[in-house]
This record gives sequence, C-alpha cells and structure tokens, in this order.
Amino acid sequence: MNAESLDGRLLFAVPKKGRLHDKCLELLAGADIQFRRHQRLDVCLVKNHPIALVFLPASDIPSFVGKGNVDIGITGHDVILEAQMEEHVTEVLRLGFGKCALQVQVPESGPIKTVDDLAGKRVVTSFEVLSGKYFSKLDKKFQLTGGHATKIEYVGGSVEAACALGLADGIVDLVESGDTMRAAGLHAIATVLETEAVLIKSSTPKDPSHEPLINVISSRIAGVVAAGHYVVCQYNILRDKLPAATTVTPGRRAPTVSPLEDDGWVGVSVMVEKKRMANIMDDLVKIGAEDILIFNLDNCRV
Ligand SMILES: Nc1ncnc2c1ncn2[C@@H]1O[C@H](COP(=O)(O)OP(=O)(O)OP(=O)(O)O)[C@@H](O)[C@H]1O
Ligand SMILES: O=P(O)(O)OC[C@H]1O[C@H](OP(=O)(O)OP(=O)(O)O)[C@H](O)[C@@H]1O
Repeated sequence: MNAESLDGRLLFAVPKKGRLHDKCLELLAGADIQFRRHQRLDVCLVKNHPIALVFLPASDIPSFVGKGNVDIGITGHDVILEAQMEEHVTEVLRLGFGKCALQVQVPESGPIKTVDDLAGKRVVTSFEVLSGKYFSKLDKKFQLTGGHATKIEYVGGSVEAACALGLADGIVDLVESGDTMRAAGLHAIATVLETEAVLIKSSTPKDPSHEPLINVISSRIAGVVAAGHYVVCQYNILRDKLPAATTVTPGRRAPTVSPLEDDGWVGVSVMVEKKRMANIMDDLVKIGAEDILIFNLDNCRV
C-alpha cells in the first residue's frame, strides 16, 4: 500500500491490541465496516467505504486524532486525559465497554490507610500526568515542596508489582474486577477517574469534507452500542390490564399494541433495558402477562 491509496480516505484509528481491541472489531463488524487486515500491516483499506483503518496503541490514539493526523478513533477516556488531548479531540460517543477506574492503591496490611498518608511518599504508575495532577493538589494541601513533594515514577506495565518490589509506597493503576489488585495484596484508597471507551474525532479536522461520513459512522456505531443495551420484550395480556403493564414497559416512545384473535387479549412489543429485563419480567408476570418472550437486538437506530 502506498500513501496515494490513502488519498481522500477517512482515517479511523483502532487499538491494535490490549483490552479494547476485540470489542472494537465487534463494533466495526456491527457497523458493516468491511476490511481484511494483512498480517503485520497496521494500515488497511475498508472495502465498502472510503475509509482506512489505522491500528495503533490505545495510548497513542488521542494525539494522532488531536493533531489531525487521523480523523476519528476509539480509545479510553483515561488515555485522552493522560495525553492532555481533551481540548484537541471531541468525544462523540461513549461506547459502554472498557469500563474501569483509575485508583490509588496501597498494600492491604501496610501503614498507609488514606491518600493523605501517601502524600510526600513514592508512587509508581503508567499514568504520570493524571497522578501528578492528583498528588500535586495533596502536596499543596500539606505544603510539600521540593524533595518533600510526592515522587511520581513512570513504569510501562506490571505497576501492581511496584510495592512488593520496594519501589513504591503506593501505585495508581486501572481497576476493573479488582483481581489484579487483590492478587498483588493491594487495596484501593481513592479513585482518580472513572473511564470507558469512547469514539473521538479531531476538534480541528484537516479535511472538513469528511464530516458527513463521520456522522454516518457515528450513527451506525451508536446503533450497535444501543442494541447492546436493549432487548425486545413481547408478551400477551388482557386488554383491561394493559394500563398497568405499560407503566412497567412504557417503551422508548410508546409500546406497540396489537389485537389478538382471542377476544379481550392484546400482544405488546416493546424495547426494554437489558439490565432491567429480569425485574420487568417478574413485574409483568405479577400483573398477569403471559407468553413473555425476550429477543436480543443485533442492531438498531433509536
Ligand atoms: N482491566 C480493564 N478493564 C477494562 N478496561 C481496561 C482495563 N485495562 C485497561 N482498560 C482500558 O483499555 C485501555 C488500554 O489498556 P491496555 O492495558 O489494553 O493497553 P495496551 O495499549 O494494550 O497496553 P499494554 O498491553 O502495553 O499494557 C486503557 O487505557 C483503559 O481505557
Ligand atoms: O481489575 P482487573 O480486572 O484485574 O483489571 C486491571 C488490570 O487490567 C489492566 O492491565 P491488563 O490486564 O490489560 O494488562 P497490562 O498490565 O499489560 O496493561 C490494568 O493495568 C490492571 O493491571
């Protein structure tokens, strides 16, 4: 592939590995963005749109998009702030995956119980900008300056090992399930930031003519994300119980109600939030709904 073959194409950055990679590929498939990635090539052309995908480390994506070298991308909200690119990129959509928290952690059985105890000590992290900002506030509070200020040291990975190795009194790292933290004998004493994956675009795009295509792609991806949050619930109920049932399942706009051949009964079809599905089914049974069916959505536009 040569540079000319990218001419006029919208450049879309996708994490090349790590926690966000697989979910991004699912989103691209759901949005019908078709491509074949040749082994070891980090740029590939999309077959059915004037788009080229650029596979990059998640942490590099904010600056590529922020500087306008790439038009849109998917990465973590945390890495945008760490790269100090929040003014240069626009977060178009939250994607509902890659959810975790950047937390201050210390040895469970150690003397440090609060972040105040950690002020002025040694902190190891891969997030030196966010940690630096967090601890500089504490340093100010306790008037710790020069050699007394909290020492933030960068490591590229395996942050959780730093306390056991005697390199740190505390760490700042991402926590999802907490398994990594607990396995290292650590516990969280403060949250610096909550994060999830986001679709971003450049705030100062080099080629504004891409805007319509960016809108189409955003809307398709929003559809795939929404489809993951909702299910379709269908049930039969006596018409006189319909008002009670529709307070439980009001739908996004309104429920679809159809008459059944069986007099006095109606069928209801409605979108409900996946996370409330079990409670809603329990409530519908109590009201007298029968034949309750739940269908997963592959895609939608809402
Ligand atoms: N445990 C996790 N659960 C959910 N999301 C995570 C988790 N760990 C990281 N993330 C999200 O994924 C982003 C990329 O993290 P990841 O550890 O996959 O980086 P990476 O680019 O693969 O780097 P490396 O593999 O070299 O550590 C993070 O910035 C964060 O937004
Ligand atoms: O709370 P948990 O569910 O255990 O997840 C947290 C871990 O996930 C991330 O690392 P990852 O496993 O992606 O590997 P890395 O250390 O190579 O980045 C993060 O840096 C933590 O170590």
